[in-house]
Amino acid sequence: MNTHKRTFSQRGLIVSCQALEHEPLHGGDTMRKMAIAAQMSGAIGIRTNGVHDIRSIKGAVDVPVVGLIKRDIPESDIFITPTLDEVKAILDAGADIVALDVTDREGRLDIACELIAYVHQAGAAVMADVSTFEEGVAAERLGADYIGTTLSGYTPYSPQLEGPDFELVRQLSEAVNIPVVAEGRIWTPAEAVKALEAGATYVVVGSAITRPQLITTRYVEALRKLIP
Ligand SMILES: CC(=O)N[C@H](C=O)[C@@H](O)[C@H](O)[C@H](O)COP(=O)(O)O
Repeated sequence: MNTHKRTFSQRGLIVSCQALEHEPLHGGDTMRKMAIAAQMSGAIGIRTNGVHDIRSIKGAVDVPVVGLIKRDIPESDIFITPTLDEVKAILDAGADIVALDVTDREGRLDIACELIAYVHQAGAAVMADVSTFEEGVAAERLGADYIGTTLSGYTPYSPQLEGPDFELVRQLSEAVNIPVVAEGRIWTPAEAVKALEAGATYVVVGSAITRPQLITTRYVEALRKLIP
């Protein structure tokens, strides 16, 4: 296990480098190269999914790596690092920070409490992915080190916004004493700036940088307005 866990050196951009199995960039060293490019251009951290990419990216960059494992569990809506098995695998792969679902559903807050304690005893930090203000406050109480707005719009009871949830970033930044990470649907540099202005300490950008199929779709759809 990596015993030299890193923390972010300054405020700034974290690039999420993720390609799931059904995505064209999945596999090989593609995410590793994405992460190298991100670090080269000033990213202060990388967020990535799965043992293969966590390990490979840890070997290629100096900035802290936030690791998660997405796994679908039957009859559950929790998919970001759902159980202790994933936590152990993420730590074993060398992540500095473990991202996990800290939403208030399916008794998750009790489970999250145990997972947070496990990560801490292993010497790593926790990024709590939440969907509402109340969940963010609960995450701080449970001992999380960072709160990410990652899941706003991805639970049925959070606002279903097309763009980033700046209001959640603002509310949490005013209320909690741990860093707030703005994450989810940030597509432009102007939106990233707005997230920092709303109080975020860090901004995660994923799809807008590392999912070419989604970037292409946005261009094609924009052009379609003129080319029916
Ligand atoms: C909801 C969910 O599954 N979010 C995942 C969390 O790790 C990723 O698929 C996102 O790409 C990441 O949150 C960054 O967001 P965006 O790609 O919108 O910049």
